[in-house]
Amino acid sequence: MAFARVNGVVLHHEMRGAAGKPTLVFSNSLGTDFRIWNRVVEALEDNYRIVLYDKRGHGLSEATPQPYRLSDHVNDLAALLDHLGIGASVIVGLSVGGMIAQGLATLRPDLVRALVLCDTGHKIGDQAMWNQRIETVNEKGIAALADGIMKRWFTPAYRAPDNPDFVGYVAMLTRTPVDGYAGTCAAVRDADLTESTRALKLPTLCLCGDQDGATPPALVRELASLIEGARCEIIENAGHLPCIEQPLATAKLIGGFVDQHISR
Ligand SMILES: O=C(O)CC1=CCC(=O)O1
Repeated sequence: MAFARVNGVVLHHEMRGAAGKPTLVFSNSLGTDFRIWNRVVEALEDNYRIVLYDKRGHGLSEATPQPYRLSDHVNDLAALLDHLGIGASVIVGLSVGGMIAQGLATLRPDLVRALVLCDTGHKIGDQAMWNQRIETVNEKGIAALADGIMKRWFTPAYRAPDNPDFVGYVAMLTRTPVDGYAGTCAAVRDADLTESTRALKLPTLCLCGDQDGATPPALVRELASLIEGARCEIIENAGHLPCIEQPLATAKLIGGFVDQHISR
């Protein structure tokens, strides 16, 4: 566990795994912190160096006042990697984390060797949907939206009330600072990466849970079609967070992709 003030915000981060091996940097989704990657990282850390961080307004990172821009999150990650002395890495991003990864590849191609874009898009949702969500969160708190969010995040089987992990992830969501959550909703609302992502030329793997209710397989396939040569894989029996519901399948796809494109 470590903290650094970079780009004017304190970010919580952690480095694990094998020094001298290819580096994988993980960027997480709206309403989550970097613990969502725990089981994926356990499967990968013997062979790769791992960087985990909580984006602005999430986990143990500082929650600056809303709203945020996607470029705030992108500049935060660039500054953190510069601070840590991490050069070109494989950036693995989930949902808004995948948008941050796309943005970093455009802004700082020197920091990105390859992309793994999980359950994300070049544009997610529309203005009315995000404005409604921001209003509800600011007026009533995140708990008012939790049921709907959980239906998009997880399959019905995982959402069993006697599944302690499910109860834990509801707590992770609802304990996210309101400024961090609503601020990041605004960042996603205002981001359309279609043209900048179409210009990317680097090895890319897109992944998506077959039951993702937030960024469904059709959107992720469309994202993959923008990037020349990108591969798209659908993970069975997973919603929006395959890293939680299917960590071993997720880790296997990431490890196989990295080994194919990056020499150790
Ligand atoms: O919370 C959701 O509905 C799913 C989501 C959209 C962007 C993100 O990061 O998560």
